[in-house]
Amino acid sequence: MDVNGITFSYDGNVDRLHNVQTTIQHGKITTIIGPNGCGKSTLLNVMSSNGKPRKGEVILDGKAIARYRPVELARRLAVVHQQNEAPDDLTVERLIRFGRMPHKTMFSSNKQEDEEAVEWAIACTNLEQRRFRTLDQLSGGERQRVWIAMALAQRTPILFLDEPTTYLDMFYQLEIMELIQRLNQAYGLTIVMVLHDINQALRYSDVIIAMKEGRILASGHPQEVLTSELIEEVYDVQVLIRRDPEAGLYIVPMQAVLRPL
Ligand SMILES: Nc1ncnc2c1ncn2[C@@H]1O[C@H](COP(=O)(O)OP(=O)(O)OP(=O)(O)O)[C@@H](O)[C@H]1O
Repeated sequence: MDVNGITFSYDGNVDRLHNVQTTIQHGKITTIIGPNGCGKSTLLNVMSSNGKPRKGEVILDGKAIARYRPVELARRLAVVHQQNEAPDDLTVERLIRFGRMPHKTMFSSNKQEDEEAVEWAIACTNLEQRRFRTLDQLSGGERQRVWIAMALAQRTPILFLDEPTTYLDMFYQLEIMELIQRLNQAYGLTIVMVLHDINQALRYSDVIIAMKEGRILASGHPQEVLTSELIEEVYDVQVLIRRDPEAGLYIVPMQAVLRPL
C-alpha cells in the first residue's frame, strides 16, 4: 500500500495530515506512534478509505482505494477501531459472523467458507469457551479479542488495529500483542497498528512510523528510528534507551520537557 502525499482536513479549514508519504510493506507489522491528537487515527482512517483526502491518494494493489467498491475493499482490509459498539446481548459467535458480510452477495454466499472463516477466527483468538456468551459477560481483554476475531473472519490480507491494547492490563496486553505477532508470522497478515506503548512498538514491529502534528517525522526499523533525540522531539519526553540481554532494547521515560507557563 502506498500513501502518496496525503493532506486531509475534517472541516476544510484546518489540515490534520500534511503531505503524508509512506509505503506499508506487505507481510510486515507497521506501528504508528506519536502524541495524542497528532493524526494517527486520522491516517489509519484515510488509509482505509474512511475520509477523503484534500490532496494525494492511497494506492492498494495498483488501484486508488477511492476507486474500490466498499465491499471490494472490505475483502482486502479489515479494521479494528479504538472504540467499538455492539448490543450487549449479542453473542460472541453472532458478532464474529458479521465479519463475513463483505463475502455475501444478494444471491449467494458460500456457507462452508463462512463456517471455516468463523471457526478459524474463533480458534485464533482462543474464544471457543466463550462463543455462546454475550458481550456483557466478557472481560475487557476477551471483548477486544472478539473485535479482532470479527475482523479476522473477514479473511483479509491486511489488518488495521487502532490502539488494540488500551485499557487492558499487562496480561491481556501481552496476549493481544502475541496474537498479532502470531497472525503475522503464521498467516502472513500485513498489520498496521497504532500504539502508545513505545516498548511494545519496539518489541513487536518491523517498521515504526513516528508522527507529530500531522506529519511523519521518521519511519523505518524500530531500532534505527527510536533514538532518544527522536522520542524527545515527538513526545517532549526525555528517555533513556537501554539494552537487556534477554529483553533486548527498551526505553525508560525519565522526564517531561515542560514548556514555560
Ligand atoms: N471527526 C473529527 N472532526 C474534526 N476533527 C477531528 C475529528 N477526529 C479527530 N479530529 C482532530 O484531528 C486531529 C488528529 O486526531 P486523531 O484522532 O487522528 O489523533 P490521534 O493521533 O489518533 O490521537 P489519540 O492518540 O489521542 O487517539 C486532532 O486535533 C483531533 O482533534
